[in-house]
Amino acid sequence: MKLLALLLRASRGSVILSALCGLLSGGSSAALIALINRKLTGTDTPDSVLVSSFIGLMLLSLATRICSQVLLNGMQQGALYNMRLRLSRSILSAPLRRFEELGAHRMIATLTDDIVTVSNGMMLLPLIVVNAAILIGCLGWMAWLSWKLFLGMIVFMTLGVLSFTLLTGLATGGLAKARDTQDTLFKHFRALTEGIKELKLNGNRREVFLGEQLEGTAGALRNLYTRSLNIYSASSSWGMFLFFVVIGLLIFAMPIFSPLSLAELTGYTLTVLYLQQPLQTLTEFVPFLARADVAMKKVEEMGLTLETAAEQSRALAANSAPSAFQKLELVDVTHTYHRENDDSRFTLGPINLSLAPGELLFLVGGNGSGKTSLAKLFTGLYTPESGEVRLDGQPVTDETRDTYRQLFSTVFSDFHLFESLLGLAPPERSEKVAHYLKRLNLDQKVRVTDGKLSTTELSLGQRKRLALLASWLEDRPIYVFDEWAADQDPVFKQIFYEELLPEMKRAGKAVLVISHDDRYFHVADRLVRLDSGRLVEPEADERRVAS
Ligand SMILES: Nc1ncnc2c1ncn2[C@@H]1O[C@H](COP(=O)(O)OP(=O)(O)OP(=O)(O)O)[C@@H](O)[C@H]1O
Repeated sequence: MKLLALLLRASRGSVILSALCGLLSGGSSAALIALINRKLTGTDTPDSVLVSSFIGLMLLSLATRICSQVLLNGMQQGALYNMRLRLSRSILSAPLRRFEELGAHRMIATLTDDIVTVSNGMMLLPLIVVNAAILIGCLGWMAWLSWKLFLGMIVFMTLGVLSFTLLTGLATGGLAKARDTQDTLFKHFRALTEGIKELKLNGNRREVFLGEQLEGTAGALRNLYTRSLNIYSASSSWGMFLFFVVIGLLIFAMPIFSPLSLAELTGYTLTVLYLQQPLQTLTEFVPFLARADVAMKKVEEMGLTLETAAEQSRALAANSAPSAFQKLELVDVTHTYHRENDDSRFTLGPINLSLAPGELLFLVGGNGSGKTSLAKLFTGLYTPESGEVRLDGQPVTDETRDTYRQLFSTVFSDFHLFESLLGLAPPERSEKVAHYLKRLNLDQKVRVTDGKLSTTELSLGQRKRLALLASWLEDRPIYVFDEWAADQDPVFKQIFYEELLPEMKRAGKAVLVISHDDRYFHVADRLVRLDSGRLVEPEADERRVAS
């Protein structure tokens, strides 16, 4: 079972110790049953010995049970902690393109739902160990009472377990299918939260979305889970039914074939009755464990997919980010978006382009012409399919790509604003933050305390200004702004193009500006135009304003 394998990988020694404690606990519980049986059926042992043994066994059962559970709790939480961190690291080390292909909804489903399901499954492991130990202990006691009866029990139990496994096997496929359907449901949930305005404003769209898409998927999920859980319930009830069959056979049928002593009969009946609780617990756990196993497979598959594709960059030593460059070149660089079930491919390039310190390079072109994709190649977020990126004449390789990326500070049009200014040293932050907040006209709106922004609940234009502030503070040699000014008011647009960009240029920064603002093309040192993925000559008026 994958859950157990995960725990064993995390800490083999602790698993074994915990299992031993569980076995001792189960064994002492079984011994208690044997002791009760001896007292009930009459024994020569003095009462004082029986009482002290009873107390001793109770305490042993209690201590070993707690010990087993505490050990397993620690391992379980440790394994979950490792799994969460490993998956998050894998996501960060996977190439951006692989991440985009997998889809954020799948990763969120795994990071949240699957990990919780695995966690719930693991919660049951301590109880399983203890209950299994009680079962084993009781079986041992029954074998000691009468090996003939014990053999009969084993045959019967084997048949019971086989029929139970056959039944539950029917449900497992449904669980795996349900888990795949859950990915689609997460996609709809994203659409629901991100598209709430569009859904609220259009009743027809809302009805179709709810009625056909969300309800359809949620309904399919409900049916798959209900069918599987029904099978599990039937299997569990079948197990309980077999249980009473055993008792019936013991009391009514066995005496016909071979007479049983009172000690054997009461011993067996008492033990079988006592076993009802652990057996019921174990069978009721099966669906939770099966779900946890399916979830665990998803987590492992996701981890494997991401790790196989992981970038082979050398770990970046602290403060090893390059602080300067002489020339950056794209040489015959291409990139193609390969999409499943889609023949219409978009190919960018071959692109030949360079950038030098203190240069303002404007990248223009129609929607979908490939500007953002080119910026991703430029910044090392995408790996070129062919051609190469050269930094100061040296090709950027898989090993050096992460270091290369540290040259850049960017504000993409789908930027993310962190609530804290992460990765910046406090003195550097506090000295500059107040100045930049004032410059960006945000000093009345936002305060920064210990690197934490007082709010990010701002207008889109203001949020973009905050993103610019974070980027400014990084003080990297190259800046990339993807339609940064598109959401700014005319006054701030002018400030951006005619004050901030020239200021960056004077500071020796190279800036790649993706823009549709032809009023400000004259600010550029150089302007290049993309058309359907190819660099073309700028039009005459663009050449004029940019010269
Ligand atoms: N994540 C993606 N997966 C598959 N194809 C994509 C993806 N992103 C972009 N494309 C394809 O690449 C083409 C170029 O997209 P890109 O975002 O680079 O254009 P753009 O010039 O920045 O457009 P815009 O001005 O609208 O921002 C698009 O036409 C689209 O077909």
